Amino acid sequence: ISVREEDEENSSRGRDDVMYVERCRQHRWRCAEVTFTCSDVALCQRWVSSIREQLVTITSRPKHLLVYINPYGGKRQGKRIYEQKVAPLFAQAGISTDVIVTEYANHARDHLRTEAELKNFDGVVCVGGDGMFSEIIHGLIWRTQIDDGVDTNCPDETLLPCSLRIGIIPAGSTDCICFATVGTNDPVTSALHIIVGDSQPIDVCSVHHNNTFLRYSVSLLGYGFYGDVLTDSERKRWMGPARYDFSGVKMFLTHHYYEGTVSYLPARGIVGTPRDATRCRSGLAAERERGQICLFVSENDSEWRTVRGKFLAINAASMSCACPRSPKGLSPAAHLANGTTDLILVRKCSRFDFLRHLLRHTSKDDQFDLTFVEVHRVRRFRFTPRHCQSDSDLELDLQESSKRQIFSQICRDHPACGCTPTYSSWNCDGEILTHTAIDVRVHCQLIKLFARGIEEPAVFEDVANPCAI
Ligand SMILES: CCCCCCCCCCCCC/C=C/[C@@H](O)[C@H](COP(=O)(O)O)NC(C)=O
Ligand SMILES: Nc1ncnc2c1ncn2[C@@H]1O[C@H](COP(=O)(O)OP(=O)(O)O)[C@@H](O)[C@H]1O
Ligand SMILES: [Ca+2]
Repeated sequence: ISVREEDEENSSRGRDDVMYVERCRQHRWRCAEVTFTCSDVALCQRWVSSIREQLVTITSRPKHLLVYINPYGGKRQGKRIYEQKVAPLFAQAGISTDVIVTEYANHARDHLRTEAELKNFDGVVCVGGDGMFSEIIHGLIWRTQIDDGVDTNCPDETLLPCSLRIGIIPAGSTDCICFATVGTNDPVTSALHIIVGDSQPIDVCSVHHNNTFLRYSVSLLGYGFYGDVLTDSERKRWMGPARYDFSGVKMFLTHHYYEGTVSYLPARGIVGTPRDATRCRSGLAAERERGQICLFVSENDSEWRTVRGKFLAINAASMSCACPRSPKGLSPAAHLANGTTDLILVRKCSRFDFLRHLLRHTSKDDQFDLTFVEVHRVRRFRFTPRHCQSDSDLELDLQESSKRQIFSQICRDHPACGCTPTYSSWNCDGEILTHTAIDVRVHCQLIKLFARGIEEPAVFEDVANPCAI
């Protein structure tokens, strides 16, 4: 991390402290220190300057960072976490920072979009939860495309990757994006990954409705159960992170299902399947795998597949979505940067069966090994909810969905027609989407994080002296 020369008063001995990263249990990193002393002061100074010279040559390390703090997310501790745990480490590593504490929702997004002098920085740091991270990527992606004249309303446009890396200091409620890319939700570990200049590319889904851009997503796009949990929990923000448990139990008991049509383009190439036992892990194998992806040939309409039915949940997991509540995640074998998302369809079933599925998010059992659950690795998908129209009208495709929106509005206004249109909402990385009919496309490795993916336990579990935490 850094080296510091210590003055030993009244002593002819030289002394310097070297700060370094020590791996601890459960993917946590800590800053450790070792002191070198030497009777030859000049030699000691040479050690210091030599270590400094070596540190300077590591060009992947950031020197200037733009930091956004959400003081409102999670337990409202974002500012304290940054000031007490992260800022001192950045200072020690010689990193300069511009810090912005947001004053309202979308402050960070709009600042990145229009004001920030991005050329002055080597990276952006996000202190907050998944919602705050979402603001950062929306600002950065938008800025990158606008600088290049890309039409973001067109779902088929190839988006330009963002050059600035993003670091996440977890200070939200679920912090799934941090957990699934670092392996733990710990501010110090995240700060150290930033300091050593790690880099992890991440796929980003674009979400459109009728050729209009809605949002980007990197973790979960969930309709039905997770959409309803989010909508219900936003009204209970005063509870803090516990609101998700409360709404989770409530929505489980409510047991709403939703009718609709899902169509998808299956992934091709060397991308594995959602049910293989592989995990997205950092290291050589992962590097090799990264080289082989994103080589998909152009889409062929005949490959689209369609599934129609009644669903308790439709989840697209672009990464594992692991978090402390679900340490393996919604799709344990999902990859961070292979240009695909894992589409999980949970059909209408009994409460008991749905509970079995949900509980498998928290256990070792295969959550997809149930008759009412199917999972597909896809590069694109669409969803259209069923509205109160005759069955033949259900064949409508996306182009006609605006017409259907009008029909559904009529039905909502006139419940006497006998139908009970039930819509859920999409949970898009923890933010609620306003449209139900959506067109989702995965953009391979559009952004980069200051992270390295999850390391294999073998790398550090045999460390002789795991630090006490
Ligand atoms: C009735 C028993 C239920 C047990 C199910 C346990 C599974 C929990 C799986 C959590 C899913 C994680 C997906 C992450 C989503 C986040 O982006 C989002 C927002 O995170 P944020 O609050 O902004 O950090 N959080 C939620 C709960 O929707
Ligand atoms: N200063 C602020 N005041 C109010 N809301 C904010 C502020 N800054 C960001 N937000 C919004 O707060 C919401 C929740 O933030 P997030 O970081 O996701 O925390 P949590 O994990 O608790 O949901 C996001 O929608 C984000 O856009
Ligand atoms: Ca949130």
